[in-house]
Amino acid sequence: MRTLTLQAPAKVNYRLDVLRRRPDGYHDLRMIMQRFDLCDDVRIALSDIPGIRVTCGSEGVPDGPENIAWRAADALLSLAGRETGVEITITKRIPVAAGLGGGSSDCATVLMGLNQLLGLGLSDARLMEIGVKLGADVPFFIFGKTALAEGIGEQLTAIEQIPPVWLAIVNPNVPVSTAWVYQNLQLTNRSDDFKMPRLYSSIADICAILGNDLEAVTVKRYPVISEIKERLRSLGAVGALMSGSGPTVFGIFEKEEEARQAVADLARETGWFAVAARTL
Ligand SMILES: C[C@](O)(CO)[C@H](O)COP(=O)(O)OP(=O)(O)OC[C@H]1O[C@@H](n2ccc(N)nc2=O)[C@H](O)[C@@H]1O
Ligand SMILES: Nc1ncnc2c1ncn2[C@@H]1O[C@H](COP(=O)(O)OP(=O)(O)OP(=O)(O)O)[C@@H](O)[C@H]1O
Repeated sequence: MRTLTLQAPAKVNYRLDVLRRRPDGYHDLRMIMQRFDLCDDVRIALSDIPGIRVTCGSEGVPDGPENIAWRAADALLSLAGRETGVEITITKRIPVAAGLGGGSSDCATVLMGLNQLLGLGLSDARLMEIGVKLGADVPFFIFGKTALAEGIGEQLTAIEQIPPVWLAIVNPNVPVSTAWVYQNLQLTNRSDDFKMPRLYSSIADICAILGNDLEAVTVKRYPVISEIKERLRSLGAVGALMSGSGPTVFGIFEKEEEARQAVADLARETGWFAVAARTL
């Protein structure tokens, strides 16, 4: 049995502008997306027994065809016209329905891993085309670099220069539905021609662009998000923002010790999920 075990990282959105609602119900966006080293483990094994089996065993994550990793395997096998058996085992570390792209990253990892295991030779561009049909964040995880993401998130431009930072990742243990957040968004007029910077020389340059149009929607329902931001700042974060559709908040720290101390203090005092992480 041929197997591959890969790490599927999480992401934060340093910036998320919603430009307009599209006729298909999706939204055109302008985002700066950054991966960091909190990862799920994804084990993919080829088997002689036909069918796709996904085992996760994590609360709130389905095991069968509802799992986005199952749909990734199904899409690739159908395209390749193969009936090989595939066993996928996911060890979740990324909080679920959290705004950190965990499911999308698992999905991207299965597309890339199966492409390799089956020797299909599909390009990243082709995998991204398949991926965007499964989830708008999936192409970013195949792209594999800090990116300016436009369209619904699938038009990606590499940000070649950006300093690594320490993050404190804090989740108040409430799941938030991405669809619900977009549905409840009051659109404001955002200029199309604003050019997001492509070069970031310092942490101050990153902090200068922090912003998320979805934050107000999720904060209204979960005011605890504002409390987390305030606490992170008082613990030394130079910037703090909700990621994606939330409710996870990330704080940006200049020093590793400060990030680790902040998460230790918050976890002890609140019972929230809190980890220190390094951007990739
Ligand atoms: C919030 C973000 O995570 C930011 O990176 C993404 O925009 C969401 O990406 P995702 O979870 O991969 O999104 P999908 O699974 O494709 O869609 C979930 C829900 O969000 C809405 N959605 C998503 C992306 C987008 N550009 N516009 C949308 O309106 C869709 O209508 C859908 O109801
Ligand atoms: N492999 C998976 N990992 C996590 N959630 C999954 C997975 N497969 C399906 N799901 C379902 O997807 C939903 C949320 O997925 P996910 O955790 O990726 O959301 P998210 O962190 O808000 O992502 P995003 O930032 O892309 O919106 C949950 O309802 C969950 O049951």
